Amino acid sequence: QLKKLDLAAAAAHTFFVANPTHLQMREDMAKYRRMSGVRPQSFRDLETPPHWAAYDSGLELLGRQEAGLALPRLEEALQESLAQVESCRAGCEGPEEHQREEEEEGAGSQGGLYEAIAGHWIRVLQCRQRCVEETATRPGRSFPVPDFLPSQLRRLHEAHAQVGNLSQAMENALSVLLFYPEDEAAKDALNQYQSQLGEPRPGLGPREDIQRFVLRSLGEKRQLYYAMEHLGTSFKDPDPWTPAAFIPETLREKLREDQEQRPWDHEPPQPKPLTDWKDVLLLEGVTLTQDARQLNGSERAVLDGLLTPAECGVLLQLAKDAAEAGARSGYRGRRSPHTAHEHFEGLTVLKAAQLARAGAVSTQGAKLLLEVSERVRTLTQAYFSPERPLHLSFTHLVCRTAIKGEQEQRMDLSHPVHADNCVLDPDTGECWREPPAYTYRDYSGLLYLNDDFQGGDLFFTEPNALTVRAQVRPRCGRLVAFSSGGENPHGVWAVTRGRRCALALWHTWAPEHREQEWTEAKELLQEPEQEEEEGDEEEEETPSRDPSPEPPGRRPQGVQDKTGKPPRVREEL
Ligand SMILES: O=C(O)CCC(=O)C(=O)O
Ligand SMILES: [Fe+2]
Repeated sequence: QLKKLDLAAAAAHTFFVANPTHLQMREDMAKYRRMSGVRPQSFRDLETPPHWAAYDSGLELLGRQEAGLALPRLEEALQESLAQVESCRAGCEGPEEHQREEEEEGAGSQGGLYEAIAGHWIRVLQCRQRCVEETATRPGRSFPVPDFLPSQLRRLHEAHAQVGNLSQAMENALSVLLFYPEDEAAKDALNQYQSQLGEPRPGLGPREDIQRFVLRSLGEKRQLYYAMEHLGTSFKDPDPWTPAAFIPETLREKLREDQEQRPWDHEPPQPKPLTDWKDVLLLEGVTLTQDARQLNGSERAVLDGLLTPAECGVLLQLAKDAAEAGARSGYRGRRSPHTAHEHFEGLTVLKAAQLARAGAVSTQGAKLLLEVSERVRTLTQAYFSPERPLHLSFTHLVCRTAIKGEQEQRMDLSHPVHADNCVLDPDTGECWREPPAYTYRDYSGLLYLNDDFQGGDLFFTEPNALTVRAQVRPRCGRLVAFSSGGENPHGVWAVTRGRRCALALWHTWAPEHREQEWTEAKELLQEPEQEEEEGDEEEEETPSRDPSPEPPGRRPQGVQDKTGKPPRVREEL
């Protein structure tokens, strides 16, 4: 009963605690709102483009069955989207960067004036065509919402029909047909609206703004495909609705293949793995302790034997030395972002490599961290994704330490229940794969380093975040691996005595989210140590030589990696 209570309290805070910056922002906003003289209209969101703000609130209202209220927002979203496309297009005609011109093959790269003009025009058209994609991509996202404009029109005609605006419903349905003349759903809806309306209304046609948009876009596509066929230029059509007749026969086959390639999903699948996961485990000297069935779920596993006790010792020492290096520069550990009753120290691979270069931790430890993370990746891929490569997207050595004298009557968790790649809503059991969640995470791994602490077991719950379905006791060399979605809500019981250290690793199928810092750290550790060795003693205590894990604002100036860039601070949790 008590555990359930803990979980309920913790679940309520999951969202905010998992997003500390968000929380900070909210607190600041609340403070400003209370200040005298500040009025609600003083707040303006300068970050979210207006079409997204309108789109999101329109969808939200639709979700609440408020079609009447949603309509003005949906209409605004469409108009703002079109305006956004226009302003993007206007930017396509500016002066060209010289370098770009040289890089581009095909028309314009050689030859005379006509070729140069053609080349320039083609680049303008290519750029204009990309504007829809740009508009359809949320800030911070890598991929556009597919078919952004037609899908807005579909929502519009349905919402208009719901509130009885049949003419407007028809205009919007007819506009969908401009993109997809054969769209059965739109045709059916149109027939239905027509019969409800009674006699035909003369002059009822698709929306003018959409008509203009489609005609212009088709004109551009025609030219771009022509150039592709006859001048050898490239064109990646961003739209799925381009009529087949526009695409020259000779290019169709190739384009169909390209269209199917969603960059996110389609790394070429590896040839059938040569070794079965069982062989990989055997090779690594690892045993499968619990599979998904034994853990009461899907896509979860407990593997043992990934580390020797000596290796655990080296990694624990690494965490300790790194924390002490931080403490020496005036940074004395901080409270966990998840609970006020524990300290929390996190070490990234790059930070470990930098500390090793600075002589604050052992190079052996930093190297082992890299090696072990690769070991986990190999095993996770072999076990869960043998035909599709997994990449590490983030590696974090995390220790949680119980704060003495603050453990009585503790009601909270060391880590509230959450899923790793989506925002869990315990009320509905749904998990929203959208920011602020790290949506590109596909598999999670926790490699434990010790068991000499009290509490701190990992547990999996049902999507309600309350009912515990499985528990795992950490121990040296034990890996818990699982898919990062809503099927695996998990949390950590309070650590009530001692210090619990684990290597948390997240894997992704998306190559563009591969952990860059891993490679940087590897390079840093491979370089022969030169200047770093001189004068270590006298400079050890000066802040400028101690790349310690402070919060960003307190980072000492002058700590740079070998490329001369200041090290980045990663705070993914
Ligand atoms: O340390 C653990 O066992 C779990 C941590 C976790 O779930 C996370 O960092 O997302
Ligand atoms: Fe997690």
